[in-house]
Amino acid sequence: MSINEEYDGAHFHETTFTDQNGELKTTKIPVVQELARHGLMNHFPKRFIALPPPPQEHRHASVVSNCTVTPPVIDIAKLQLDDSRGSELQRLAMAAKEWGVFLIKNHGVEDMVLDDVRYVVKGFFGLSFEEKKANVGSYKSVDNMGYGKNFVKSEDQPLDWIDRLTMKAAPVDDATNGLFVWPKKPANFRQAVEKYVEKSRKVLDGLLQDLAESLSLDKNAFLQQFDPKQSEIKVRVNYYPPCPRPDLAIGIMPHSDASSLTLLLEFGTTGALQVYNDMGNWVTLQFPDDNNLLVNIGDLLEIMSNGVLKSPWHRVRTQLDAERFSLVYFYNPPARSEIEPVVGGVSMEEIYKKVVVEDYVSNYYKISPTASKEAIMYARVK
Ligand SMILES: O=C(O)CCC(=O)C(=O)O
Ligand SMILES: [Fe+2]
Repeated sequence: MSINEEYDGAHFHETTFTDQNGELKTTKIPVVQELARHGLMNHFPKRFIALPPPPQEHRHASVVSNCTVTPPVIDIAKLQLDDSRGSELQRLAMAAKEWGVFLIKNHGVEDMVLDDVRYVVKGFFGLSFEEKKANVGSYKSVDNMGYGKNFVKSEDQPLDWIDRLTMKAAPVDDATNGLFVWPKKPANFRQAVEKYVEKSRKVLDGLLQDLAESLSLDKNAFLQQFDPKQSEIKVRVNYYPPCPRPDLAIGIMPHSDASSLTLLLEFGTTGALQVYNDMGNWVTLQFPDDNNLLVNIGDLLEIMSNGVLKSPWHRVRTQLDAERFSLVYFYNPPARSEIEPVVGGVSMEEIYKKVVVEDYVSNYYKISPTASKEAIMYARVK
């Protein structure tokens, strides 16, 4: 079979989308994990061939290098000690403003909590496709929830080399309660992920205060827009099987996150997540320690900070002989709340306007994927 012939796999995810003419369409997406099992070196399915164009504003960037770096590492323990807090806050401000992404260490989420999460996630992806389907339900009417969905908007767009599982972890009293999509196997999946969410949420709340302080704002400028009960947390597990053609396929196409903050735990291997820098280069991020967590600024925090913090444009590359997992956690203010850009500190001119969180997020999902950071224009002051 040549590279242009379609591999006729037997396992598919089904997804429904509204096409450009407003028509509801259903398409079948091959399950990447199953494709990878077939070793597709000589007949790589053409739906996974991605040639992502560079973002609009960097159209003219000529040389795209591929350098690997460790992003800034912020020591949460240092932020808690009087004599080191000041200098660590400065490092935090630099990391958040210039990178939009940084690692945290000494964050207080115990190794055992992280190990349990890794164990249940691997357990879930270790099930057969039939078992996975059988023990995860789906929100039929809610986009991007459940097992296996992607940002699919047409039948001819390049597909990401990924299988994913997305659940809602908060608010817990939400009518759907995440129950239909929390896998029932491994038995303690939900418990392990909820424990991680509970522990790391405290870290994110602290970071929201630290970030505000590091920008010379009132320490609660960001955190006060959240709510202990109604804030939204979406947890997404990404599985990237080894890919026979990393030169042709992409793990996740370029995007920024719609969230306020995103927290990422990666495992399996490192060196796949890439961010787009000011020079027009994709830079690959390496984690020096498995138990470091990565924080990235999302669009909503860019809006809340009135553009002082920037949500990074990022993507995931595929790897030839390594599988990789990430557990990503999107932290947002309550869905129906209106977030307000903070004007003051270093930003005096109004760049963004107030937006309702769920309006922002639904517009983001409606227009994504985009070739450049377009969704945030929704909140720009004209
Ligand atoms: O897997 C990763 O490293 C990144 C995942 C990601 O960007 C996302 O799920 O939005
Ligand atoms: Fe992302």
